[in-house]
Amino acid sequence: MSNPVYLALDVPRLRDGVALAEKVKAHVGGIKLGLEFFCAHGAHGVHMIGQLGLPIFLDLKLYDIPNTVAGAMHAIHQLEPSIVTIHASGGRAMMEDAKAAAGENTKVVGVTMLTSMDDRDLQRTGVQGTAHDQVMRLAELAKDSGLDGIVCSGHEVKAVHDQWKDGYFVVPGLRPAGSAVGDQKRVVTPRQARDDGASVLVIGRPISRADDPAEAARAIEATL
Ligand SMILES: O=c1ccn([C@@H]2O[C@H](COP(=O)(O)O)[C@@H](O)[C@H]2O)c(=O)[nH]1
Repeated sequence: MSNPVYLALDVPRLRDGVALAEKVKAHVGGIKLGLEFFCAHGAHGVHMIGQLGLPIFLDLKLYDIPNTVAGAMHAIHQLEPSIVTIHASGGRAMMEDAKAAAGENTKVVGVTMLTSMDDRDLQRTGVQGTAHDQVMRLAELAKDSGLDGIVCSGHEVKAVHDQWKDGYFVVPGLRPAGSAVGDQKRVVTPRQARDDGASVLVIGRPISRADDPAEAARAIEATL
């Protein structure tokens, strides 16, 4: 089985990102580039990281009207991402059009509810019910809209996997036992998420902020 860990490369300087990715590349299966990276370094930065030879996950969390999201998906064809995120709460038409516009080797996954939010945060946005309810509801909508899978926390991945056997499940909010949680609220260990059906394990600060990132990535890999 290939390594399911994607390193979240959330660093402001491109040269630091390249150096970090070089250090850990033997112990991860891919690199996740998010808004911080893409806003700062754009397509040039993606090409630079792509030269390491690992799959690239563009975590852009697209959320707009269907025509605009489809246009953005077309625009990133040339970057050949293995995975792209859009927000499942953008609705069925947006998800259908995003999937139709994606490159044939790109998995399109819908962000359900951010792992930095809990039940109380959700209710404050005006949505009734629990995080679990919200993730299950949006997972069903994403599936019906033809997406490849969803992004959810390790708290929900088992239940979603039970309902969507061939889905592709991206799980951030992962912390090895004893490491700082930071702004994440729905957290499990990488091993727990993998055992519960995660396809991709997104891990950032536990690796990038470790004294020895390569050793931190190696130690996580050894638990899987
Ligand atoms: O619900 C979500 C969706 C995306 N993320 C992203 O994953 C990483 C997590 O980084 P850590 O440092 O391991 O907390 C980060 O890039 C987020 O933008 C998420 O955390 N939760």
